[in-house]
Amino acid sequence: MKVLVCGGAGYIGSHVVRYLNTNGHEVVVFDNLSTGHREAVGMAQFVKGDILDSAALNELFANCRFDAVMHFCALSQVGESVVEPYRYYHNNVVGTLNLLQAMRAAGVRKLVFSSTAAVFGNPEHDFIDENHSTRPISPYGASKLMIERMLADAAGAYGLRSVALRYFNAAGADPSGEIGELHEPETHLIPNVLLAALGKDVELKVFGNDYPTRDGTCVRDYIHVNDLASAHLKAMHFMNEREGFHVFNLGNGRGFTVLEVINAARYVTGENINFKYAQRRTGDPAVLVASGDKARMLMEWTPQVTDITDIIETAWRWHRRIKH
Ligand SMILES: NC(=O)c1ccc[n+]([C@@H]2O[C@H](COP(=O)([O-])OP(=O)(O)OC[C@H]3O[C@@H](n4cnc5c(N)ncnc54)[C@H](O)[C@@H]3O)[C@@H](O)[C@H]2O)c1
Ligand SMILES: O=c1ccn([C@@H]2O[C@H](COP(=O)(O)OP(=O)(O)O[C@H]3O[C@H](CO)[C@H](O)[C@H](O)[C@H]3O)[C@@H](O)[C@H]2O)c(=O)[nH]1
Repeated sequence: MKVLVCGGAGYIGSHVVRYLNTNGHEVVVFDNLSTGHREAVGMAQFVKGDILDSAALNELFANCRFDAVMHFCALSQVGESVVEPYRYYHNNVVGTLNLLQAMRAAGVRKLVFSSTAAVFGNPEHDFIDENHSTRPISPYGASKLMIERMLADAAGAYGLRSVALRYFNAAGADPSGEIGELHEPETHLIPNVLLAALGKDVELKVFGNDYPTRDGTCVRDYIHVNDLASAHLKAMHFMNEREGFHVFNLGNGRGFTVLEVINAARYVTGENINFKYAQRRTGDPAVLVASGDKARMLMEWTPQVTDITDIIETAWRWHRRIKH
């Protein structure tokens, strides 16, 4: 298949591009490089552009006939979205609407969309399934939920087939060590822990140790980025069989506390990673763990790298390489 990957120069998108190429699909990446990196795209065809630019999108679809689109473009920092909500709604919601309109004009009717566990807000129970209520507590989460609603409406009105994959915490890197997570500034836990292990100028902070969890720190469900990549291909196959709009939660179904992540990183790196406790970070729920039953049953998707040590080991290979 010929697949347009919007946001394919970013962390998750670049791993999906690599996975699609390895599985024999032809890929074109469209990305404005606002947070992504040209080098991460590898040998895939690259077009620099912005989904806010409808003319550029229309030109892209006029030049290439795509079988499907995968859409990773977003601003995605929860805290920043609270301070700059208009910027988030503009980039994420308006940008996606442009993309959907360009797809419709070109007659492209399949989309895989990067959604997030942030659509749930404060969870009502563990093992969050797809029927859990959606009450996002940040503009970032709200922007993703608005897009899900647009996709549901587009299914009814225009026959768009789409799958929203609600990732929990994407983590790890390709085992080759050639691509990985590189954000500036970095806000995510595992890269920050590894930067501290490398002795970079990072003072590792643990945000809150008074949560109602086994050691007082937040519990998250870390899902390996290549397992997310395989889910995207499964979603594409799923859409060949099914009409309409579908959502899937993607996680391991296992939660690790922040301290457990730091201890696993100490084991992997052999470094004594120092940290200090800081205030809770606004908008952080205590526990976020997915129920992956629906994705397992309907897409036959099973994550392969589920141990936190194995996940961190792949990220460590990448971080050690970029240090040099
Ligand atoms: N990283 C996670 O743990 C996580 C969890 C849940 C959901 N998500 C979602 O997954 C997607 C990818 O996340 P990521 O961590 O790889 O982020 P990322 O910032 O590394 O990748 C996003 C990519 O989109 C590009 N982009 C952004 N706005 C654009 C625009 N207007 N036009 C063209 N390109 C644009 C960026 O340059 C970047 O390459 C995002 O939609 C994010 O919301 C990520
Ligand atoms: O330096 C750090 C960074 C993070 N944390 C803690 O580690 C946990 C994980 O934080 P991340 O920033 O790595 O990930 P989030 O759970 O905040 O966010 C991820 O999951 C969200 C869904 O809830 C969104 O989708 C978001 O885009 C995605 O990055 C949180 O308890 C956070 O407070 C620290 O203690 N110190």
